[in-house]
Amino acid sequence: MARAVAEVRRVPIDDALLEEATVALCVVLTNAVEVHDSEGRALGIAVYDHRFSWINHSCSPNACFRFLLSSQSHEAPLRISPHQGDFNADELGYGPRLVVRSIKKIEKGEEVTVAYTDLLQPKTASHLGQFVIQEISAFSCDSSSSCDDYEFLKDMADGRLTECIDDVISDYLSVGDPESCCEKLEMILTQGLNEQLEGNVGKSDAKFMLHPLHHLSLKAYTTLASAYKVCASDLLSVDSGIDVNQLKTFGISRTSAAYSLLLAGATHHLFNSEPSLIASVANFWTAAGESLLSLSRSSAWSVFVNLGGVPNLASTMKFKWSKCSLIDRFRACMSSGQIKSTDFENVSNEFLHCVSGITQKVCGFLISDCHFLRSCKDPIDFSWLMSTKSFSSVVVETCVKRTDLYYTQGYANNICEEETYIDHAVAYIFQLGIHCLSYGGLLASICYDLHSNLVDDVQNVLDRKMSFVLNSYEKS
Ligand SMILES: C[S@@+](CC[C@H](N)C(=O)[O-])C[C@H]1O[C@@H](n2cnc3c(N)ncnc32)[C@H](O)[C@@H]1O
Repeated sequence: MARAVAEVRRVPIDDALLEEATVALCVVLTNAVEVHDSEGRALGIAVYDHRFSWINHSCSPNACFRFLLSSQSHEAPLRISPHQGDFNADELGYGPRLVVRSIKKIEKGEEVTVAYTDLLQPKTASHLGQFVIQEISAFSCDSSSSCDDYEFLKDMADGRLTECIDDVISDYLSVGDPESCCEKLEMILTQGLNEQLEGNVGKSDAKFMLHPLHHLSLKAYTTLASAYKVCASDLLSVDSGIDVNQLKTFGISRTSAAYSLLLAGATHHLFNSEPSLIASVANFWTAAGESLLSLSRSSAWSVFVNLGGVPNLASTMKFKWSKCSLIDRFRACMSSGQIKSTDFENVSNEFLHCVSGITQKVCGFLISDCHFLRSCKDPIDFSWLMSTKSFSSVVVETCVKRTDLYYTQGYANNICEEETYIDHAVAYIFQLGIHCLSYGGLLASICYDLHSNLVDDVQNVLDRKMSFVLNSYEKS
């Protein structure tokens, strides 16, 4: 290959040079790593010295890595740099530094491993927990089908569902119609595979549904959260002055926030069995927090009660914000960037307990516009999946509470009472957002270290939000 490249480029090449080029090519083929910026965009490939390039892959790694792009190296194009002993590419100005962080306790002498691929993808995720990410539920499985045939049909259904979801997503990315994308994905999530499959023993009536924690479901939630967000901003840009449009935009934004929360909750459930999902979970909790906080700031709240002013978040905070000590603990850990594994387990359990409580109060309100979300009993606590053999049997009424009736139907009635409900909903959504964001920040500080953009961003938002809450306390 090295000779072919030299010939194409018409570079004279002798044996010594050829050998050097061959070694370089082999090193690139075996040891190159794709470089990403903090938003996950691929920038190119690089080869680091043996301290990184000898690290093997594991589907359940004990370390993760990320790239530190200084502003200087961000602007400089990536280029081939000569290997000069123990060099640090960033110091030479040739590209990003690489940081490897442990994400599990590593015993002395134990091999350090990282994941080369996205752990939420099916090929690497088969080891995940009790509710395997590859599980597909069959509704009325044809009793005449043999076990082998059932497995065969399930694989076929998996393939077809993968194709369908990938087609919808690539259509959305090329044509850019978020509304149709949401409609199609939700149809797949609620109705599963709507076609007859042919097995070894003839046609089957088995109906295949995606398990809510299947990797394709997670992919669908990710796309739905972002496509609904795009729908909302498209609608707002048309005419944000009209109340009807504001309400519609608000409805779409809360569905987007609910999908972000479901994505974080679902991935967290898998994270409980596989700690190496920490980086994905950090990003998902942070995104859910941002989405909820932006919902709590929406100007459309005022339209609900037609009072001409935004709900009084500051005064409701006084009784709703029972100064959760968890947030302070998260922030302390985030500033030190270190936490013992037992402490981590404790704060994680407390976090789940706390957000489950808040979610219960506001979940009905968040999911009321979306049929699929209403069929998921709880976006945070997936224990309902354990007690339900097939999630299809879950009744779709779920946690739709009194508040939904007000919000979705007669919001013109009973203004006084409603005003209080709305004040409460804003406060709960705000609290939920703060919890998700700070926990996401804590996870990011563990896997990305203190000085990552994500941790900085979370800390900046929290500083602003917390000073707002404290000011509200003082004023009220
Ligand atoms: C970045 S290198 C890792 C170090 C490499 N094992 C060595 O001795 O130089 C990547 C290559 O190592 C091998 N490798 C790393 N992890 C592996 C794994 N879990 N199973 C099989 N091969 C692996 C693959 O050949 C891969 O292309």
